[in-house]
Amino acid sequence: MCAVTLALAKGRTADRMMELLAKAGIQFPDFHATCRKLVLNSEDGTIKLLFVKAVDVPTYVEKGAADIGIVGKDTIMEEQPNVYELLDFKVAKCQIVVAGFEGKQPEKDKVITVATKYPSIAERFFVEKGIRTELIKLNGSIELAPLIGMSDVIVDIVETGSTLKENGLVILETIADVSARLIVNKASFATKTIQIQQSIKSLKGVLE
Ligand SMILES: Nc1ncnc2c1ncn2[C@@H]1O[C@H](COP(=O)(O)OP(=O)(O)OP(=O)(O)O)[C@@H](O)[C@H]1O
Ligand SMILES: O=P(O)(O)OC[C@H]1O[C@H](OP(=O)(O)OP(=O)(O)O)[C@H](O)[C@@H]1O
Repeated sequence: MCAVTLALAKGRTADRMMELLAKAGIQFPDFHATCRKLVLNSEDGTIKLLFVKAVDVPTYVEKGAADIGIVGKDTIMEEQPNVYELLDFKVAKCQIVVAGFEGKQPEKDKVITVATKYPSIAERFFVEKGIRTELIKLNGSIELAPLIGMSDVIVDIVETGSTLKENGLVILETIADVSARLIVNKASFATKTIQIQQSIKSLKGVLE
């Protein structure tokens, strides 16, 4: 039986998931802490793991380059891929929030500037609230934007809250809870049903 190809988001998601997979008995013999390999095969030959940048996981899965993927809910919400989302691993937990200066809540009567790595999530959130925005797409150090007057608020990830606190910012609103999720290519789900069901069954083992 051919292996199921799994695209795993590098970084925090992979750090948490590799521990979980090992605990569930899904072993990748070539994996080690400083591993730079981008393709790894599971010991039993059922899973071929691809390490890819988080933001690219939805593309790999939607296009069928990977049958399944593991990536944060934030990336799924931002990219909105046409895939099935079938499992919540409940790790790599954080929240997407609107943050800014205490008491400076976004108001309906003026255009607010929003700095974010997540322009699509931010746009949908503020449109629904009837608040007009100017979006500024940044790729990191998002908390800097309000500090230097580049934006009124930010839409970003909060985990421990340390980055906000150390920069004098607070959560103004919570948009969504985030954790690592399993996504599945729709065609693969139909054509490789047995292999994919088997992989999901072993992956479910990490939740128990
Ligand atoms: N404190 C956190 N900050 C950012 N992401 C977090 C945090 N905690 C959990 N996550 C999850 O981890 C994912 C990003 O992990 P990480 O920042 O290691 O990846 P990255 O490849 O460096 O991402 P990027 O290239 O966008 O910075 C997020 O998409 C989110 O689902
Ligand atoms: O609530 P905390 O535990 O402080 O975590 C949240 C911070 O972590 C992430 O940044 P990251 O470390 O990925 O760096 P970046 O700014 O370069 O994206 C995120 O964008 C916040 O800045």
